[in-house]
Amino acid sequence: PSIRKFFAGGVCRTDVQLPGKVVVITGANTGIGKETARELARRGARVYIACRDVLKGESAASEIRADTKNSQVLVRKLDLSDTKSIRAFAEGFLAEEKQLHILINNAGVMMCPYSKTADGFETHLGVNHLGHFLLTHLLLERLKESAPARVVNLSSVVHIAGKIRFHDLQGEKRYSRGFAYCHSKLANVLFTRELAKKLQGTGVTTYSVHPGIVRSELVRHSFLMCLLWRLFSPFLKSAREGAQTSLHCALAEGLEPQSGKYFSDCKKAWVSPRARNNKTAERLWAVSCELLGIQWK
Ligand SMILES: NC(=O)C1=CN([C@@H]2O[C@H](COP(=O)(O)OP(=O)(O)OC[C@H]3O[C@@H](n4cnc5c(N)ncnc54)[C@H](OP(=O)(O)O)[C@@H]3O)[C@@H](O)[C@H]2O)C=CC1
Ligand SMILES: CC1=C(/C=C/C(C)=C/C=C/C(C)=C/C=O)C(C)(C)CCC1
Repeated sequence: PSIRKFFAGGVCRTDVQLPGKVVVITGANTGIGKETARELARRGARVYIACRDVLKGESAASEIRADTKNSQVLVRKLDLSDTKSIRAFAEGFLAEEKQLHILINNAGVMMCPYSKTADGFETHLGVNHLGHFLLTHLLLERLKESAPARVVNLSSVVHIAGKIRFHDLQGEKRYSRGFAYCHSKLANVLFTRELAKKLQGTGVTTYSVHPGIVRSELVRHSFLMCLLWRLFSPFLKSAREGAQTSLHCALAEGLEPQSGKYFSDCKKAWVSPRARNNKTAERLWAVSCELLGIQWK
């Protein structure tokens, strides 16, 4: 048990309850997102599961409703690989909810063969970074109106191997599916840092998260990773253990001065020099706005 406890990592210890609070969490039909949604529902929040497959979402939601006795677990369609779907989700959400207290940008893909989103973005960049960038942009006024509010972005320790290749953002000249994931996770850390700067004084704070190495469906596109995950399964975190740092960043009291920072095992953690480069963060922000055709005030 003590070895298991060691691999389980940090635990979110706050007992904050969430009656009357509204949460949106992307990709919460499975894995870390589903366990994060379950805990937030258990604490009384109204939880929107934003996912690309509504049937999978409904199955997760009914499990969570039964488990937590919270009927306010709702499913809405959101495909982050299509900006039309992101805009439709945001429009629907803004029409039905006057408040948003916690946005968890959790969905992600890893090691996909080369492909492009509906808008022509390389899939890792498009789904993991640009999709969440646009979603946050569209929901930001509601977050500000509901302040104090938080935005949690799921990144990864592998951001260390990432680089923002501005000359070839869509991986058209050179593509490695492993590195494409790392680049997108670096983008998550840089986005969080820059967003924190832009949100100063608004009451909305933001955090990026490494959840740990977690048994989930994330490895589905790589035979080797599936094999590794099976072999080392006892040493990997469960999805529930993997949800702890997201929960900590969404809930822990007194975290506001740490806005923009990167967390692992429920504590602030080291980020690579590239993830600390303000020039890169600013340029990525500008390029993301340009690619998405948005102006961020
Ligand atoms: N597992 C790990 O070891 C680690 C995970 N992370 C990060 O944690 C986050 C959660 O991953 P995890 O739970 O492990 O992975 P899973 O693959 O189990 O879950 C990923 C979720 O993202 C959803 N998703 C994928 N593409 C889209 C899309 N285009 N639109 C909307 N939703 C989409 C999936 O939906 P569907 O089920 O329909 O495919 C699924 O709900 C990711 O951001 C990942 O990068 C970071 C470090 C390590
Ligand atoms: C070498 C090695 C492992 C592989 C680690 C890998 C491959 C980590 C990948 C992390 C990812 C994909 C993070 C997602 O963001 C295991 C299985 C831990 C077991 C111990 C030996």
